[in-house]
Amino acid sequence: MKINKMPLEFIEALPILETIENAGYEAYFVGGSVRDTLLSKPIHDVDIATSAYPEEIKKIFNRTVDTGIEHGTVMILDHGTGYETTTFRTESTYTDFRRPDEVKFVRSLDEDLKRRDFTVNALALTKDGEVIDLFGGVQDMSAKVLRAVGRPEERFHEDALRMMRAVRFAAQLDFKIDPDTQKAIAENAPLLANIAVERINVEFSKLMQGTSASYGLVEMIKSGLNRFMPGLSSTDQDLAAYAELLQIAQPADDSQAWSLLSFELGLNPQDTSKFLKLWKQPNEMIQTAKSVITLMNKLRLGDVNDWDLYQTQDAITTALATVKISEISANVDNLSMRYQALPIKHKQELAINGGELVKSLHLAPGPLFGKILADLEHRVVTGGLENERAALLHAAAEIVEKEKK
Ligand SMILES: Nc1ccn([C@@H]2O[C@H](COP(=O)(O)OP(=O)(O)OP(=O)(O)O)[C@@H](O)[C@H]2O)c(=O)n1
Ligand SMILES: [Mg+2]
Repeated sequence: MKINKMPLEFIEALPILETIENAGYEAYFVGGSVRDTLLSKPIHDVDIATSAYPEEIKKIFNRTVDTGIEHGTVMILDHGTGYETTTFRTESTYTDFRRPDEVKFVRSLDEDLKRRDFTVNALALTKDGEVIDLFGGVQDMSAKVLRAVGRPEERFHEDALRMMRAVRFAAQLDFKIDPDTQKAIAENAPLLANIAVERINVEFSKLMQGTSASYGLVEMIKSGLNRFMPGLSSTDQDLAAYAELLQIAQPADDSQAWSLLSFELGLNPQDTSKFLKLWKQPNEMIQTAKSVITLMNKLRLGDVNDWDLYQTQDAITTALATVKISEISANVDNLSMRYQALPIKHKQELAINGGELVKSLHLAPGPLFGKILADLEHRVVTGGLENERAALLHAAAEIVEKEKK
């Protein structure tokens, strides 16, 4: 099979393949970029596989970076782009289910493709656009089947993360998982316990945002993978409810995905924080999710007031987007308009600040300061007071008087 129209990303990288070949070695485009080209999807990183050893690559090209030399990966820098170039390799024994005990470089493309995870990921592309397909990847692609290369259990023993990759790719590509592959995932699910949570996180996040997220999630539950994922070991029912929602719409980013997951698990803001910490989520996302959950839990019980919307602060966009795809039947457009109409969005937008209290009311800084400003903030947001300097100073003076009594 031949590709008639090479994407620009490949055309730009052709000189690299040619240079390696002119030096007497083989070189191919491999991995996700070949798969995505055949699926007419945009490609991100162009990966190259070669028979040249890392030291040989470094002799051929002036500008290289050792990005993963122990795995045989060298990055070739060319016209501002970096190309990960990996020597053909076979991976011998795996005692820890995530890394080969040793990486063996080989000179044969076949050996290299044999140890890749799925047939659609085991395709290689020559500089002339010829597709090398040793395991029926092209056919699986047209049948929309995700199938492990060779014996599935061997692939999953080599790297247990591949089981998560299977449900992730199925969700992203709208593929069905082949029955033998499915069976091997169910049988080997406990191996996921050997995998770092950060790596599982990447796959799970992509799964939740896939066009077929619902299918991927159902497969994940059916095979029992979630039993070996932080905080999800006995949440099948909640996850199934989440999967049902995902049939209709999918989260557009990680914050939405994890906020909605936390909501479906019925977590309060504090438990959301604990849950997301287990998953090593960035602090910023944890703060956002807590605000989202606070608002959603209120909306679940009924309407929210302007103060609730205000308190959501910068998490409001994520919150409203998440509400929209949740089972909460709130009028999101209306909530959004109400938020937009708030007199202020942040404390800093109050027409006076602490300095002003010192200057105009001759107050000494102290605990009363915070109390005054918080009171003014609340009254401005809820519409009881205009955000205007004189009005605020007047109200502040009243509070001071009241405190004196
Ligand atoms: N656990 C893994 C990870 C990767 N690969 C191989 O390495 C290639 C590149 O890996 P990666 O970039 O992680 O995945 P992609 O298939 O490129 O998918 P994505 O579009 O998400 O990058 C894969 O296509 C596959 O051939 C593998 O066999 N086993
Ligand atoms: Mg990739």
